[in-house]
Amino acid sequence: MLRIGFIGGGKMAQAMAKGIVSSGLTKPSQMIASAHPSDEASLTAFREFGAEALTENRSVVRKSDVIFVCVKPNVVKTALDDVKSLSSGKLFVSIAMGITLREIEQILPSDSRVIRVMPNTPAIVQAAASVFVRGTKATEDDTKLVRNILKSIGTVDEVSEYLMDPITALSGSGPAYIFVLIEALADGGVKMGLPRDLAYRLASQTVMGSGKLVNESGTHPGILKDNVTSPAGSTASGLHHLEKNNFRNAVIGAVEAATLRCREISGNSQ
Ligand SMILES: NC(=O)C1=CN([C@@H]2O[C@H](COP(=O)(O)OP(=O)(O)OC[C@H]3O[C@@H](n4cnc5c(N)ncnc54)[C@H](O)[C@@H]3O)[C@@H](O)[C@H]2O)C=CC1
Ligand SMILES: O=C(O)[C@@H]1CCC=N1
Repeated sequence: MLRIGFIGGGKMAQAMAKGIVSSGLTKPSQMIASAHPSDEASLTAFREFGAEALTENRSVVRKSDVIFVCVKPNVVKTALDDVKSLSSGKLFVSIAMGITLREIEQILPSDSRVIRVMPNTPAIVQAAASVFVRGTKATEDDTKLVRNILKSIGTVDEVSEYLMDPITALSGSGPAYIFVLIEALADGGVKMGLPRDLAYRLASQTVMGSGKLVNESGTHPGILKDNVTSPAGSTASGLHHLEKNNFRNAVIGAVEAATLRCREISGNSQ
C-alpha cells in the first residue's frame, strides 16, 4: 500500500490525509507526518488519526514513497535542508504557496523528483480543487501517481507554473471567501427570522448546489443567474442590492489582492 509522508502536519496536511484515507487509496498506518516540536496540536491530530507523528523530518522521507511538503513557505528551505542528504531518487510534492519548482529543485539532490501542487481544504470531504505542475525530473509515473492522489480528494488540473499565484488566490484561498459568504447569507436569514441551524444548512447547500450546477450543466453562470431572476421578483431586488454594494468588485479585488500578496511572499522567500 502507498506510503505517504507529510513534512509539516498542519491544517492542509491533515485535510489531505483525511481525504486520501476516506477515498480508500491508503490507510492511516501507512502515513507519517512531522511537525514543529512546539506544535502539539498537529502531532496529536495525526496520532489520533492513526498515523505516525514525529518532530523530525528525516524519518518521513526514509519511510515514504511520496513526500508532501506542507510547511509554511518561509520554512520550506530549512525543512528540505534537513532531509536533502537522504532525498536522492525520492518524489516530493510541494503545496507551499509562492515557492517555485526551481527553488525546490535547487535545494534537493539533482535526481530528486518534484511536483508542485495547490490544493484546498475541502480535500477533507474529497471535494478539493487541486492543480499541479510537473518539475523537470518528474516522470510520467510520478505524474500519474500524484494525479491519482489528487483525484482521490477532488478535481485535478495540470497547469503551467506561471498561473500558480492567481490559482492560489482563487481556489487555494477561495474556501475562506466562501465561508464568509455562507456566514453572511445565514446572518441575513437569521436577521429576517430564520433559526440559525436552518439558515446555515440552507446557505451551505445553496453554495454547494450552485457550484455543482455550474460544473455539471456546463451552462454559463450568467444564464443560470437569469433562470433564478423573475421580472419584478425578489431575486432582482437582492441582486440590485449586491450591485449597489459592489459585490463583484469586492470579489474580483479579493483575488487580485491575494495574488499580489502571493507574489510579495514569494519574493520575500528567495
Ligand atoms: N491552509 C490552506 O488552506 C492551504 C495551505 N497551503 C499551503 O500549505 C502549507 C501549510 O499551510 P497550513 O497547513 O495552513 O499551515 P499550518 O501552520 O497549519 O501547518 C504548518 C505545519 O508545519 C509544521 N512545521 C513548522 N516548522 C517545521 C519544520 N521545520 N519541519 C517540519 N514541520 C514544521 C508545523 O508544526 C505545522 O504542523 C503552506 O505552505 C500553505 O501555503 C496550500 C493550499 C491551501
Ligand atoms: O493563506 C495562505 O497563505 C494559504 C495559501 C492558500 C490558502 N492558504
